[in-house]
Amino acid sequence: MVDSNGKSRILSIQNIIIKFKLRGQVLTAIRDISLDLYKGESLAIVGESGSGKSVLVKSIMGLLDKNGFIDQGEILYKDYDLAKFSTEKDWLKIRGKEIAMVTQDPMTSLNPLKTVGKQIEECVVLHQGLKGKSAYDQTLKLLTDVGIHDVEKRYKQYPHEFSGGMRQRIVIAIAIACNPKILICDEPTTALDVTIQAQILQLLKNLQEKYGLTTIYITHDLGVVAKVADRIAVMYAGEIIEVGKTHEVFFDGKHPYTWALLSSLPQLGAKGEELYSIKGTPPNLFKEIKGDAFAPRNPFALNIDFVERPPFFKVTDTHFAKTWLLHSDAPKVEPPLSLQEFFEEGRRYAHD
Ligand SMILES: Nc1ncnc2c1ncn2[C@@H]1O[C@H](COP(=O)(O)OP(=O)(O)OP(=O)(O)O)[C@@H](O)[C@H]1O
Repeated sequence: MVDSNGKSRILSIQNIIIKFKLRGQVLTAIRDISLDLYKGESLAIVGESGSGKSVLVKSIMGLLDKNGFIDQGEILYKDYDLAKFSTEKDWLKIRGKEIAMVTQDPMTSLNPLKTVGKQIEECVVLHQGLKGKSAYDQTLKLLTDVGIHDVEKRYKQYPHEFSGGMRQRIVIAIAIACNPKILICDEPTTALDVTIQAQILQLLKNLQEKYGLTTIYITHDLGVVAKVADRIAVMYAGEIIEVGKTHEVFFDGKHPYTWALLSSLPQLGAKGEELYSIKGTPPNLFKEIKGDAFAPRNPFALNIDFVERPPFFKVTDTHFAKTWLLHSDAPKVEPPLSLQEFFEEGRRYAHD
């Protein structure tokens, strides 16, 4: 799949709606999302808790909870429409092998009763078709690739003999051992302390290049995004409300929700000015949402925001935002002052 920019699409999500049945009611968690993922890129999906980040990526891997279902839309990968997959047999063609995931808590992905070496080697045997000494050697290589020393000794150890950061490295080695094309990292460093976080992010970045992976990061931490992502998609209440290259969203964000998220960056807090914080709560997903879901919390909301859902407005060929503020008839609204300075600094930095 090649799009009009000449870039090769590895995955294309089109008009996806995902719902959950809960106590006789229906909740809409994903409200009409379309998103393309390009080969070799690193895309970060950001948004506050409950915005639908996990549900969206779980739908790509066939991991939705039993009460969840794809109501509408397509998820195109190779010759498949993943939205139509209904059996585990279908998903076994994709999960791990084509699309793998690294989650926040490595312990849930590791078997405590098996040595880490055996766990990696099983994937090497299954997915890379290697056996005996070649499988063992490949396992040692993977352990080295994820930054583990003394690999022959470490091969024979159990998950509890590793620290949190080291366990995350093992989980990453298992994911890579399956030779996936897409690696989804769901808050991969949230449970780790700051120094280890930085090391794991750097490792993921190195592995992306070395293995030609396409990666999706899910995070609520914009600091993480800036370090690893080529592009950012911002989610709010089950929708993508802004998407663009990292510097476009970071230093020229257009949606007031993006402004609010950026305002929580520590760099802005350091200025000691009053910040534009997000007041109120996200909408009730059991109810139909009219207009822009962020409108009730948006100090810049226009009348139309309460009535009609904004479409994506084009900012550049790669940057789009769903806010009526970008309509040609909208009044000119500037981002909060502290953000304007931040944007200015960012643009200067980008030009240097
Ligand atoms: N099995 C389920 N049954 C009912 N509702 C669900 C289920 N799983 C998720 N949801 C709802 O879907 C919405 C999106 O949840 P999701 O976990 O994707 O958010 P998130 O952005 O990943 O948040 P977090 O950062 O906290 O993981 C939430 O309102 C959540 O309550």
